[in-house]
Amino acid sequence: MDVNEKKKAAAHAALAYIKPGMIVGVGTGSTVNFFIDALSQSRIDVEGYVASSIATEQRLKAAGLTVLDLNQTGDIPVYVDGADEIDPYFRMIKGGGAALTREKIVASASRQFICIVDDSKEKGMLGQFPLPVEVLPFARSYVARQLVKMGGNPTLRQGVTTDNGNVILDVVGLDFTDPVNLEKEINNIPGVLDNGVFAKRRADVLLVGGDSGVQTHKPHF
Ligand SMILES: O=C[C@H](O)[C@H](O)[C@H](O)COP(=O)(O)O
Repeated sequence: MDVNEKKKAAAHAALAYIKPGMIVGVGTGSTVNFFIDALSQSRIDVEGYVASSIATEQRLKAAGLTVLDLNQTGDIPVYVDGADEIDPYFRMIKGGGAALTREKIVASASRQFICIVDDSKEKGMLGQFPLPVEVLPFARSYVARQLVKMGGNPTLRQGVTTDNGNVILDVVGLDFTDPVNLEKEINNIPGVLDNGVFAKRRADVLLVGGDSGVQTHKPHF
């Protein structure tokens, strides 16, 4: 199976968690795009979808699916999204597509987070994928210096403005032995909107597409 077939298989498996009448949170990225395709084919009669990015909102609307405003929905029963890396404790790095802040908001407003990935995303420890940090343009240099003091090596993602009008610093070299604290520490730097460590709001169910089909993992910790 190639990587897209694995993503597609994981995305299709997530349909099992979508029930008629539900409100569904929808993440961002290539794996989620397969999930949107599967949703539009399935025609499950949900109440509507909350999008985690403008790209996802446009894709849902193009598929004829109803998009709801998070400010009108209250808590969401289920959120489906991909990840750039996921560890054995279901903590993730996200934001490869620059959508991390809205993703974290929708994920946090959701009762169940279903993470859909191909098997290349499973890691024993987070930190190989450069950590995306969303930063106000005004604070870019200051935040970069603080990240260097933490042991990181930040690079400005060229040509990218987030849905919130900000920039992304991609950071390598950080210490991921305590992801919960790392997430908090970076978010304490003035000028940081959010960062791509999802350790406080981690996934609840992990669906991994691999050569032998989709494996479902539930928390064992
Ligand atoms: O900002 C993007 C998101 O966090 C994505 O969920 C993540 O980058 C994974 O994307 P993909 O499914 O394309 O690998």
